[in-house]
Amino acid sequence: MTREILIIDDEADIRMALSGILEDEGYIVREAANSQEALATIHARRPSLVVLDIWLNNSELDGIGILEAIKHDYNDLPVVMMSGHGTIETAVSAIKIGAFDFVEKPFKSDRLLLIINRAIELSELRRENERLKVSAAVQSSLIGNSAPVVQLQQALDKVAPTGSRVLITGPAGAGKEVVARQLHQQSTRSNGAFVALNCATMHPDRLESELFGTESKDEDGETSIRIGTFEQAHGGTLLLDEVADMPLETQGKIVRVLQEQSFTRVGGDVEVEVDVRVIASTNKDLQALIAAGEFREDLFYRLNVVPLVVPALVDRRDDIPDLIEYFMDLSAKTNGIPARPLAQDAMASLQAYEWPGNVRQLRNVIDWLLIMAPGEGDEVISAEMMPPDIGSISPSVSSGSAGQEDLMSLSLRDARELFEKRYLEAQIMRFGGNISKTSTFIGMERSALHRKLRTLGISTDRN
Ligand SMILES: Nc1ncnc2c1ncn2[C@@H]1O[C@H](COP(=O)(O)OP(=O)(O)OP(=O)(O)O)[C@@H](O)[C@H]1O
Repeated sequence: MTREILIIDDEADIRMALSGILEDEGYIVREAANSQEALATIHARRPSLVVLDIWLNNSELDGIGILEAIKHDYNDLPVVMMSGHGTIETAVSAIKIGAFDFVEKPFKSDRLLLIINRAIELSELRRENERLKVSAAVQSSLIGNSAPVVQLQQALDKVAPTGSRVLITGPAGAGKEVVARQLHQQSTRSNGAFVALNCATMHPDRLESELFGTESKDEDGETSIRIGTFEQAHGGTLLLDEVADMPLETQGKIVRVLQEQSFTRVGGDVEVEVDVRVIASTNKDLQALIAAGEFREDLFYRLNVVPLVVPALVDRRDDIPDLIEYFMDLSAKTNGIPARPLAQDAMASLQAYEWPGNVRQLRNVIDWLLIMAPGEGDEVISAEMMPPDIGSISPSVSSGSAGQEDLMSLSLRDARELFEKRYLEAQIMRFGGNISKTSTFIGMERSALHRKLRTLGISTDRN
């Protein structure tokens, strides 16, 4: 990642000398001679560090004033102060306001470089630490070895380092955000931030200020700035989650940002340049929305440079045991209780279930089982303990009274009837008593299922 340093000094000679030293170190250098230029450059460029002279001629604000403005709007931006006539008091007050360090002119370039490198390293470590705290709660590697997941991982490995835009599609809860995070982590931007914005949960009126930030002036004419997700993701990756829910007008603005890599904050007029990899995700059919006039075609083609499809959990049932093990350990650690093993029949029910809410639902069910299933310690969880909407799909095992031995002692007709009874009872329980869902799943007309239930004497009243 290239780092930019802004030198603020009214003496052109000093700026030039310093620029040379810093450029030799591999930094990109920008210069400002007064507070107006300095603050405009900071707003537009978001440098990694500022070197700031305390005494400035022809400047609205002196160095301390600029330092205060920087700490107000960009608290984590490190500032190294310099002065030709430094006094202990000014140095102390600069440090109190939040300057990283203070050097006196004339300075030795080695010492200044040491301070600058240390300041940048420390601020990057701090940011990394914040990011790790945030992402610790979120899984960022794909669990599963099924063919669809292996294929997805291979595509991901190829596209991640390219920096190309990616459109991730797949049903809700299937793991689109996990894929986006992994794209970021496997990219050359992994030291930068990963920022996700859910376009569906955000009120349309607030979406643009969230994306682009805001700029407003108070009564004294002081500008106050709130940066948006594009700026937060500068040098990193921005995930536009549920992008289909973005209003058309905002879509137009995103097209422009993708073209120019710059924008203005809401209420502002400074053009802010950013270097952001944009990834989008949706569970909707964007082509259909384009046909309906609800999604801009030009945005679709800009986002859909590389499409990645995350499969539904039912299309990769083989991964369910691995996911269960992973979520069981995670939930046990989070809740501070021992993980519990699953009996074979419990595993079979979970593997046979339809998972309309995909991996997210599976994760919730494992949390629920660990906390709510009867029994204690590391006692085995059996199929009867499943939540009602999942139920047992293995009636011969779970019902006990209709085990294989029982069936073997019956005539074919009675065995079939007993099996049908247990099977239907278990399926109805699995779908929470919902006859329509049960009939769809077992492939039987609703009216025929009702007749069958009457014949078998099965009550659908769950109370
Ligand atoms: N392959 C996976 N490995 C580990 N955890 C996963 C995997 N896929 C999904 N998860 C977990 O499942 C949950 C849902 O995943 P995620 O938020 O990525 O889904 P999504 O497709 O983005 O959902 P939505 O469309 O609702 O935004 C998260 O808790 C995530 O950690």
